[in-house]
Amino acid sequence: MADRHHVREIEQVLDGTQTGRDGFVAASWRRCVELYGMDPSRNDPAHIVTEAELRDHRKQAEWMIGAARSSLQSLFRQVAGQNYVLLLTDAKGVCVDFFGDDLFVNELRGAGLYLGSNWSEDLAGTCGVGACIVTQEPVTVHQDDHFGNAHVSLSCTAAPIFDSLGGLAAVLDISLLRSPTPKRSQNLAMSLVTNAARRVEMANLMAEGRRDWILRLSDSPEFLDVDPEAAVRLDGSGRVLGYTRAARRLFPDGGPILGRRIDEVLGVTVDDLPDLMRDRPTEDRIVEMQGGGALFGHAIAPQAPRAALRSSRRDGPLAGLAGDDPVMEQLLARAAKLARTDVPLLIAGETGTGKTKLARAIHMAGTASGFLALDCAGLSAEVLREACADISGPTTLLLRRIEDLDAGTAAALAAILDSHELLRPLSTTCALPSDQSLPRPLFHRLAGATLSLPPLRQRQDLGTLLDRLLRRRAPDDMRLSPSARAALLGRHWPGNLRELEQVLDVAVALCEGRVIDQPDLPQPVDAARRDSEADEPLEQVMEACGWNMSCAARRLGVNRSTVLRRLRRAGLQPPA
Ligand SMILES: Nc1ncnc2c1ncn2[C@@H]1O[C@H](COP(=O)(O)OP(=O)(O)OP(=O)(O)O)[C@@H](O)[C@H]1O
Repeated sequence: MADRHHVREIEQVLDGTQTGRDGFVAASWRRCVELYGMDPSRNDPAHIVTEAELRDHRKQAEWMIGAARSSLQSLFRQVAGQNYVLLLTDAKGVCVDFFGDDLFVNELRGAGLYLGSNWSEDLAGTCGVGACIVTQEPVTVHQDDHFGNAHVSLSCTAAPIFDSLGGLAAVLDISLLRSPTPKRSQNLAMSLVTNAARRVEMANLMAEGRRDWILRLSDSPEFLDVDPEAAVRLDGSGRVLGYTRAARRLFPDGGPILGRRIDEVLGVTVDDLPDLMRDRPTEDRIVEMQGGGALFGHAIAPQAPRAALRSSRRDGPLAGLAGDDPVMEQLLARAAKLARTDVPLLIAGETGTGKTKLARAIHMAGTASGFLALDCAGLSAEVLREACADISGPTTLLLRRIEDLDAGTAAALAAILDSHELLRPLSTTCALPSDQSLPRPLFHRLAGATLSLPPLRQRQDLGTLLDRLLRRRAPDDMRLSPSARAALLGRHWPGNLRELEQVLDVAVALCEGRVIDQPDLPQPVDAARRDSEADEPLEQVMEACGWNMSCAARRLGVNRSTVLRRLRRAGLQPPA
């Protein structure tokens, strides 16, 4: 039977009488009667969606269920033995994940504290999940705060979980079938549930943002690295790409947050983020707020794309020669197969593209035990014969720059190859394979297959190579500022990997602190050539880059949006 006092109090509240209820509860009661046409004297049971509907809701919320699971599990462990039930509902109020004591399953199911129950306010009346969805704030709806008579024994505390774009994604609810009378008995539940919701948002932002800067913030240095309060995800120019709910307080004007620059509200630009990384003591990582006050910051640098990790895991000595570049991926896959044969290989490419390095890696991945490397420039027939005199057993003969071989040495080489069956030549050349001046029969003996290395300006893994080469020559904590990195990514690199290595050697030597900035970088050696190449017809550039925007931007020395603008102006489109 309906509780008369409860019904009377609802009537009083609707008449405008203050009965001491929380304002959000009174507002919800009003909506229940005036908006949803509900009757508090009815004893409506919990609303449970069908199996098929539940499957749909769970499917849509799959990512959130995954992100929240470990937080829910640890929260459930914290309240174990106290008869609490945890519900994760989607933004519509349908319970998509559930943790409760198996002993009370039937009772919980009857009370709607189970998978598939729908706690939206228009169906269930005033309740924790429903009020949380409407107010978008953490709430406790305790006992007769509930509108429907069926729920007045429950105590429900719920906190909203927002996605990184600021939209409500889910509600985390902790409920008791029976609770002590005072509402304040649920203050601890409130603190547990809001902290758990914050951690779910954090985990979600971190998982989404591996390729962007993440700035985590805390009021206290002790919690900064382990349990920060708020976080934002930033692009290379310091604009907000995503945020956790608590980061809203950084933007007190209440306007939209996405796309805003972080230096509007904090005394840091994206160039300062390397100073806020974990290698500095937490107490030193102070971030001034533009409106006064300060926080502690923990910046996490963009990580290499997963595909790059995958490619670098390729087995053997060929591993690590490239990052995430499709042309290099294919080339290294071919090289790995050919390495195990005795087919003579010609490795072609501009100067400094890594031909010699690739040839050595192929030798190491092959079966030959002997290795002999010779530079063809100035190589006499006599020196060649002498060097090959002692060869016994399978041997790799690395001939660098075969285009420099003179006619006499070429003839001697042909004779040596005839007499040494176990000699496998690997030759490098900066000339096009079709431009070789070598006698045709010798050329065919040297070029059983050709591997053409792309110039660095056409590679899409320049960022990965930058990081790898920097790590090899500088202490672990030395980094490039975002603007220095952007400047390097925009260079033309006529000297290819050799030039890149030299630029980094200079930068590391000139850099005073731990962050290499633009003034530490040597001027591009070939600026003039780059200017003239900028006149290269746009269509030609796009074709050379396989219509890859980043590659074209690098080649032209402009950013991607400029390439897009020029394409639009020229009316060009990628081939279908
Ligand atoms: N995949 C790579 N990753 C990192 N560094 C590389 C890579 N390939 C080459 N390098 C470095 O670049 C420099 C030039 O490489 P290498 O001598 O193999 O180029 P090359 O094409 O044979 O040059 P050249 O045509 O002038 O003889 C070397 O110092 C080498 O260590």
